[in-house]
Amino acid sequence: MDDYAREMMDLKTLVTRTLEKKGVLAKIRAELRASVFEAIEEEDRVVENDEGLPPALLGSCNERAKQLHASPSGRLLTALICEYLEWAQLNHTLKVYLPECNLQKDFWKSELKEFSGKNGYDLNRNGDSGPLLLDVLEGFLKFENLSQGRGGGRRISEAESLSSLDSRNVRRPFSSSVAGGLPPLGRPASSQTSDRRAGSSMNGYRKDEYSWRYDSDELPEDVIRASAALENLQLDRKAHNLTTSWRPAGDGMSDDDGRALPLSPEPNDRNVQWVFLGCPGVGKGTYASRLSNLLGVPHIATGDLVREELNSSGPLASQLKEIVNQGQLVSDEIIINLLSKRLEAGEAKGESGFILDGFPRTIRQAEILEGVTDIDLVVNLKLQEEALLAKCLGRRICSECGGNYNVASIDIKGENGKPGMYMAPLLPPPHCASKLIQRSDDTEVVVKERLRIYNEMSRPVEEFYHQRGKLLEFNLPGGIPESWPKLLEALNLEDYEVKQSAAA
Ligand SMILES: Nc1ncnc2c1ncn2[C@@H]1O[C@H](COP(=O)(O)OP(=O)(O)O)[C@@H](O)[C@H]1O
Repeated sequence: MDDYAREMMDLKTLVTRTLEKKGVLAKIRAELRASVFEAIEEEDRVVENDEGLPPALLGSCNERAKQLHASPSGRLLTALICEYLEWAQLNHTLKVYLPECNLQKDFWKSELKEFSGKNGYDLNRNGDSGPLLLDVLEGFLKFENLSQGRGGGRRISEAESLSSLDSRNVRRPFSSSVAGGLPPLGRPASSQTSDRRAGSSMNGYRKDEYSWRYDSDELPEDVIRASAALENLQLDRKAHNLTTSWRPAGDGMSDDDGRALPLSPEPNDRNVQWVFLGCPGVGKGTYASRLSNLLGVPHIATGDLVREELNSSGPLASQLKEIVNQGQLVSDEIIINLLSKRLEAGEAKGESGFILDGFPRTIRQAEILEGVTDIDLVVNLKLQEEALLAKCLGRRICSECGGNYNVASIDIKGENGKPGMYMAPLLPPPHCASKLIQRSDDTEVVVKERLRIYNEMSRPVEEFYHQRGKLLEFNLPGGIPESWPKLLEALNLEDYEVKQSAAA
């Protein structure tokens, strides 16, 4: 090489380095590649139109990427990458990426549109928004932290779970923007808002198509956090070796007559973990509280927890008042937080076992409960529809001792083969009589709405437990005097009561 050639080489190297330092060369290279791809694409289109031949680039995509693009998650992934490239103004890369992936120019826009339409995510971005991929990543990392918390690595404290409740009030709902973290795919944004109360994991949920590697991917983040708190409690219980003592001994199925589910006590095991289901006014509170006295386990009524909270000066009070007075359900995460708090307080006092009344009320709540603990038995109390409204309207509570009474005298005539029913009023003792109050949600309009919501959202919970062989259907034959002995019989507890009273 002569001097001139060497000088030219040095100059070329210098220019290249300078350009590389300034990033100019990389840009030129990208531009060049993009132009080459564009030229081939253009040529492709001509060939395709003129000769009906398959385009040169189409089909060039490697097998691995092709397989991924065949799945909805793979297409969505590619669309998110494109959205990022556009956001980052990496237009040359985008021009190379799309043809190399064997995808049409605007495929990714329609893919995102379809995804947002089907899943309820509003993917509209404002000027300050980052790329969607970043939201997905942030959502994932949040979820990962939570999962680790759930997995036993890190306990989520009550303070944390409650602080999430507060932040929920100020955070933008997912449905209005994905900012703040798109949850892992498969969790519908609609569940973050009103649909959250629908309790159906089927609602807009496309787990089959957009699968993720976690079981609970349909749960909103707040619910996961709250259920993690619940699960922590459960882990503690397990550590204390408090396992089941009463469980259906047979296949657990019962018929509609409330025939006994055989229960077998298992000594040295944990106390009962029962659930009471039933329409508003059916008497869940009455019978659950009697059984709790008999079995020595706490009766935990989520309705009571909600009322305590709404009567407090806490941050949720006014929000809860409004929801309850309209007969609506409180959101899953609030309920689960209240329940976790109550269980934790009970645990600190040495309580074990429970009879839950009013929880779960949605399929989602049932799934969460099922995921964190083993419920032994679910008692579904049933009463003729016309008695329910009258019972709610006649319900009175002593403002001092909290005692529950009923001033209604219910006398339903038997007709068309249906048996009649008489329920005498349950009047308060004299010292409570002047202190009776009525629940603000026990008005005719609100009770009717509560009944409607029960049928819509809580009825499926009956089927949920029926399928798991845990449901005991119990038709109340009348008031407490007729019903209580029959219920004890159905629960195989009649002897237990006798023994308990003898021991007392
Ligand atoms: N598990 C729950 N999920 C959602 N909301 C609940 C739940 N439990 C109680 N609530 C709220 O508290 C209110 C009162 O509950 P509760 O006393 O159990 O009423 P009911 O007599 O209708 O069974 C409900 O109408 C609802 O707003």
